[in-house]
Amino acid sequence: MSGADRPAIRFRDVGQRFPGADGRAVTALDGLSFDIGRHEFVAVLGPSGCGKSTLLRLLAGLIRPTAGRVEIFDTPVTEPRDDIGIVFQKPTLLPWFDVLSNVTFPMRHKYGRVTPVERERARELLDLVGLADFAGRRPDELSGGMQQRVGIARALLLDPDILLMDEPFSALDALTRDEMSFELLRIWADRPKTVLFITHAIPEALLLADRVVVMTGRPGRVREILPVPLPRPRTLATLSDPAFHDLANHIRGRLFSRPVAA
Ligand SMILES: Nc1ncnc2c1ncn2[C@@H]1O[C@H](COP(=O)(O)OP(=O)(O)OP(=O)(O)O)[C@@H](O)[C@H]1O
Repeated sequence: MSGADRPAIRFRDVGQRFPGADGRAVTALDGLSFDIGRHEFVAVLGPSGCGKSTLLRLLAGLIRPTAGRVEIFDTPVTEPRDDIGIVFQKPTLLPWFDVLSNVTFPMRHKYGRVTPVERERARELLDLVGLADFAGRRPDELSGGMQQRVGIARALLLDPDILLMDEPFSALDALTRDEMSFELLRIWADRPKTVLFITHAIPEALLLADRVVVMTGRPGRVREILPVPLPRPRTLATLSDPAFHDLANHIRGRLFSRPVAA
């Protein structure tokens, strides 16, 4: 592999054990290996408790693996990095700041101030996520979907190469969730990023991703890595593509360990 196409993210034989409350260790991840290419969109699907969030925290440098290696551009992850943006399930906006100040918050937090150039950049990002007219509003004046858009703009502020998304749309109603998926695809086409997207939803994973990593139950291991050969740009028509349904059924079969009555 040449330098240009070396993976952006590399998990090699990663294991993660946590001390349990009763003194017995919990193995969250075991022998997990896969790579993510630069500007690739990878979704991770798996049953509850299989270690998806742990995977994301390892990449974010919030914890260190107890076995194996986690690397970004060939460098082991040892601490949080500026070239990673994170979007969580809840947007965690600061209620006393307006929308613009929430987007610039990473700068204020890191450097203690926000320059006019950065403020302008935040305005551009608000425009990108469709909130140009809401810069002066408080978070509680926004719908859930709008708040999550603010979270996405904030994650993009430092122009990270890598975007980590931990079930970012799961708290939204079904319609808003679909709308946000298409929004994310539009933003990703405009600002290509390497994306690791954690979800419980098979259709969401297939609509968004280049590849889907299907995990086993705890301890989390890679059950299968499935390429998603559906053409881009993905549209509403993608959802009714027979190939989309075949892929969804295939993943369902992988996730359900016991047969389900037809
Ligand atoms: N800091 C911790 N200390 C102890 N155990 C932990 C810790 N963090 C995670 N775990 C355990 O590791 C396992 C994996 O947790 P994790 O949150 O990564 O799973 P998940 O796949 O994201 O779950 P969900 O889909 O329900 O959000 C769980 O059994 C969890 O209880």
